[in-house]
Amino acid sequence: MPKPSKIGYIPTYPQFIVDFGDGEFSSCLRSTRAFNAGEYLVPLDASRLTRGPKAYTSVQCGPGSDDHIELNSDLVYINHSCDPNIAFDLSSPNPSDWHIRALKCIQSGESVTFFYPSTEWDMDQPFTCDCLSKNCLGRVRGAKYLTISQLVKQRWTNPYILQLAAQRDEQFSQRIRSHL
Ligand SMILES: C[S@@+](CC[C@H](N)C(=O)[O-])C[C@H]1O[C@@H](n2cnc3c(N)ncnc32)[C@H](O)[C@@H]1O
Repeated sequence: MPKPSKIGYIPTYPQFIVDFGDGEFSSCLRSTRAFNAGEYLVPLDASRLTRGPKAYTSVQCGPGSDDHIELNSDLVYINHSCDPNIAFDLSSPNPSDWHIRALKCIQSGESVTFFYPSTEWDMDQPFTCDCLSKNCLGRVRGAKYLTISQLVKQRWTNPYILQLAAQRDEQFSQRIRSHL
């Protein structure tokens, strides 16, 4: 399913609305109600999800190169922030437990954002972040290009991403040791 478009738009979920921008990639998803920190916003309705190749619209759901899903809903309009207000929690081995959770209080009308490297190892379409947060990364390319300390500083990073970062660092250490 392509991204929902402005023409004939019908929201997928009552708790969100797409704010369509004029330019390419300038849209965002806004909350239509307030949420408390820790509250579940929406389950990732496993019946909507489809497996597919890595794309700027896909979300990584595991450590493998084939572990990418399309959301097939308004959720595709969720932008990245280096100081995000939601988490995509795909940590359960059971996809029906995957969900979106508030990381802090969210006001009605606020744009919902997650930290893309919390799900993405090596992104299909890197970009320069415009979140303007104090700790903005600048270029967003995926967790592969971040240190473990940058990842654990976030309120949420999926365990398969931390596992990939740990493996990367271990391989690097082994290479160094082999030269000693
Ligand atoms: C899945 S789309 C998110 C929705 C997108 N804004 C749109 O209008 O289609 C991901 C793309 O949105 C843009 N994007 C998301 N978060 C951004 C951010 N913090 N700064 C700049 N561009 C961002 C990038 O072009 C990125 O590849």
